[in-house]
Amino acid sequence: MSTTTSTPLLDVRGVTMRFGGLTAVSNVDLTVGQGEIIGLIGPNGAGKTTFFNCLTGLYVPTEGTVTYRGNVLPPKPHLVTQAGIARTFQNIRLFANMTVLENVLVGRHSRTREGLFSALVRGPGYRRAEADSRAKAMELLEFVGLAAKAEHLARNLPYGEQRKLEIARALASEPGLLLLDEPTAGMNPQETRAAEELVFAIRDRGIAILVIEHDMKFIFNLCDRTAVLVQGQKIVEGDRETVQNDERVITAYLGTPLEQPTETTE
Ligand SMILES: Nc1ncnc2c1ncn2[C@@H]1O[C@H](COP(=O)(O)OP(=O)(O)OP(=O)(O)O)[C@@H](O)[C@H]1O
Repeated sequence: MSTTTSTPLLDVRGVTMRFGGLTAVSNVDLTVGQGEIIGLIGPNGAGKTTFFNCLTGLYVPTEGTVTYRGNVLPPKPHLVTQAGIARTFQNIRLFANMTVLENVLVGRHSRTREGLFSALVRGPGYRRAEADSRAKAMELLEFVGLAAKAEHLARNLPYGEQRKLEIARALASEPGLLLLDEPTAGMNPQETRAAEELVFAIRDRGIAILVIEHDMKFIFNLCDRTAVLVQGQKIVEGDRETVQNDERVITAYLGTPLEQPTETTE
């Protein structure tokens, strides 16, 4: 079998996550290549967020491996961030009482390595690093369209802008891969279209994207490939036509199997 010679950025093999008797993710393989936008869809409770948690060190998979740039990922969120994977959450997690700029500066933490001593004495190295961080954070706010609100408190931003800020904060860690968990949840149609443009712009900065989303139009407008999870299993993966025409996908979304299975496994 001929394959491309470049190794994928992210290579997930046989990832299974069990919680007691419940198998939330079952033997899932997935690759994300440099410059790709990959979608992950599936009905509620299919295991999508659990799968993300397995990629970002929040969960240690019961089985399987996650490799990023050829290295097996350490099972600790801050080490995964340092390795180059950033994420946003389904439920926005900002520091509500910090400013917009401060939220992005927090996201830069994993890339600033001035030690505690340097920070305490506020020596020239620290001041230079701080100025550099602020400049980079402002550039990111410019990029997502929030520069004018840098000094506003995060909690005062409208919902769509809070989502943008989460993305800016994730980008502050200078990732090679960005995981977005339902980035358009709660957005109006205009905000959703703007979010599509933002995802393309992020990809154009050389960052690959893996995105969970329920909005099919968003997914099919953006993604090079889409994987479908149903009851923890990847049932199909491919381009828009492949996914949309797959009987198992249609069945899973309608929720009514065409034929009742003769036996159930769980
Ligand atoms: N920490 C946990 N302990 C026990 N069960 C869990 C845990 N996290 C998730 N689950 C279960 O795993 C299954 C998959 O949940 P998950 O949140 O990953 O699905 P999802 O596809 O992201 O759903 P949604 O689209 O509703 O966000 C569900 O049955 C859920 O109850």
